[in-house]
Amino acid sequence: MKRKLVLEDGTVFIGEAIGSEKAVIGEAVFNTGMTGYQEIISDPSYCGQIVTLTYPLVGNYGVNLDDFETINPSIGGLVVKESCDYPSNFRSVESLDNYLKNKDIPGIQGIDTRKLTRIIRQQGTMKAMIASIETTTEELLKKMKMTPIPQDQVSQVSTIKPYVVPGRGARIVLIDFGMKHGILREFTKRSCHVTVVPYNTTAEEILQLKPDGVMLSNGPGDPKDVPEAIEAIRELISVVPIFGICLGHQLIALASGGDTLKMSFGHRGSNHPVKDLETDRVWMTSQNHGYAVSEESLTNTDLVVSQYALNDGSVEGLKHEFHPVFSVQYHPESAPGPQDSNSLFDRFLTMIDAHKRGEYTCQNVLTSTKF
Ligand SMILES: NC(=O)CC[C@H](N)C(=O)O
Repeated sequence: MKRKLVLEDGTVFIGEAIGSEKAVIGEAVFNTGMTGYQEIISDPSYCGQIVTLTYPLVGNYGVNLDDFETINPSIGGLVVKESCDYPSNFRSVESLDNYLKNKDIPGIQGIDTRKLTRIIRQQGTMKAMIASIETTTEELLKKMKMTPIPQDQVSQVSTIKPYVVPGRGARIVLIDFGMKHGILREFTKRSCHVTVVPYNTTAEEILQLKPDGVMLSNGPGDPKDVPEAIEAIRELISVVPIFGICLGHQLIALASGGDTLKMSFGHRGSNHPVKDLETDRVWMTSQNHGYAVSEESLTNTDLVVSQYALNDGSVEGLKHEFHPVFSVQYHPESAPGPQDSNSLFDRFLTMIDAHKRGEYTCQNVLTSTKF
């Protein structure tokens, strides 16, 4: 069955249908990873977005039971060059097309994803629609114009109730803004006692759980759309050790008086080089973000930039000057992607330990420079 992808600027791509038959409007973004489509499709940070995978063959190792980042994916739609109908892998339980159909996610294949990516890179991310070929482009453009990008994505993907994953180690409260399960896996691997709480849990409710540390997860949308979380983080910063990933990192900046801005086409892929100024090392990182912390906005805050993206010099890591609080814009849980930065979870637990013993001293020894 033929289907089309229409961009806000009027560009039309005709392709073949995959997945669900429903039409969808969302922000068109691209991910350059060569593998990891299952983790990408199930990453809640993509909530409502139409994701193009630049690698030309997708679905060749099928969909397995282990690699989901959440059980109910919230991605808007999927665009690929070629979707493989006959996957081959010992872990595979179904094809990509089947999975998309079961989860009611529409997709399109057989279009020039390289051309699409070039358009997004040149003009920035924009709205797009995947729809039936029967509907006229004029009609779809009108519909797109009238449909705003929702601002409540975090509440759509966060847990509704708190839940506990017991352990004997450090007590972590994990605020779920659309958490990738990889983050939870990293803490359970380290025997932590994790309480996952909804995005709008207050600082007081969090402190009642007597956390040794608070983890701020990744999540979809604009960080400014979750003011209740910014408020809670502001209250927690001087009280308890905090580690933020992606949306969590942006929220720490906003809670500290800094600012965030929308990037032109963002960073989405599995090989983004980041320089860590503390160790003077370059890490390859897994990324998925459309917003970034503004470096200039940090001047009058207690935050310092600890890491930079080497491709465009944007802020990738922050450290608090006085409190045990730090964050990264990328994904150290690396699902999918390289594991160079996985030790950040250990760094957090070491920080928690020192704080517990009353021995935490600020270690902002940034030995290196930006480039
Ligand atoms: N992965 C994330 O947490 C993404 C954060 C935010 N939604 C952004 O796009 O920048």
